[in-house]
Amino acid sequence: MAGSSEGVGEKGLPQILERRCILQSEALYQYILETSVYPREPEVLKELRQLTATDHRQVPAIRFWNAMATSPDEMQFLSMLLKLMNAKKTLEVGVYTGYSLLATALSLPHDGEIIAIDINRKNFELGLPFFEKAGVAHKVDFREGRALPILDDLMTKEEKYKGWFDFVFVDADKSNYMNYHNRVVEMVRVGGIIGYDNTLWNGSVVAKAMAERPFPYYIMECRDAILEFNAYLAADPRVEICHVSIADGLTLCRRLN
Ligand SMILES: C[S@@+](CC[C@H](N)C(=O)[O-])C[C@H]1O[C@@H](n2cnc3c(N)ncnc32)[C@H](O)[C@@H]1O
Repeated sequence: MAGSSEGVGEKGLPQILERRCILQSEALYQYILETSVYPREPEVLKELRQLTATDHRQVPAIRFWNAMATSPDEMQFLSMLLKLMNAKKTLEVGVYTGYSLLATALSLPHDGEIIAIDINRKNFELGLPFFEKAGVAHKVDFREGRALPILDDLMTKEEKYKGWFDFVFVDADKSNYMNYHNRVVEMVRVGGIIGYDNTLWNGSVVAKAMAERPFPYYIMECRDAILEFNAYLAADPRVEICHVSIADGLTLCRRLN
């Protein structure tokens, strides 16, 4: 697929797919991963990545695709950010098998709390043994279902969640990013951070004409939503933003008031 590198060639791991922005050369991306990311990646995260790279399509209703998981370099960056912030309470929208969730859980203190939302519990359950092995499963409150109604419930029925989270990570359906933003911006505390993954969307954000768009349909399908979302964030007075060109693009929003 566009924006992925196949066969990173890391010793002891199968050939994998990682998601990176097409603007970054494959050689440079591999250099970063092999030199600075993999040697420091906790063993349990490596194991979860290995599981996710395995083709489990014979299992009904579960399709595995490692490019879905958040990139290891991005999670290395976010893990450091979480520790710098002394984050304790986080929210994640889009769990899959839990690579970003496990990296987050490992970065929070023992009494850290994460509400994690995904439409698919089966994928989360495949990754769950790695949370148990790492002794961090108790931090995760998994909620299965479509994220929008769950967020609405958290905002209304469970009012305590207004301004409650230190950090929110959004990595689910891109066409809803704007809807997610207008909810989670109320749920993160003032000074807290929201991270939106894939905001460079495989580099498609800079493909101007159809002729310059050698992207598969699932990329093109959400390209306009990502463009609209990026422009919206750039003008949103509620947050300070930082668009980081790591992996497939990560936009950090710090709530201002
Ligand atoms: C890119 S994957 C998340 C990857 C994850 N952050 C990781 O590091 O492995 C996107 C996830 O969003 C979930 N998802 C898609 N639409 C959703 C929705 N409307 N509500 C909740 N989850 C959704 C999918 O089931 C999928 O697991």
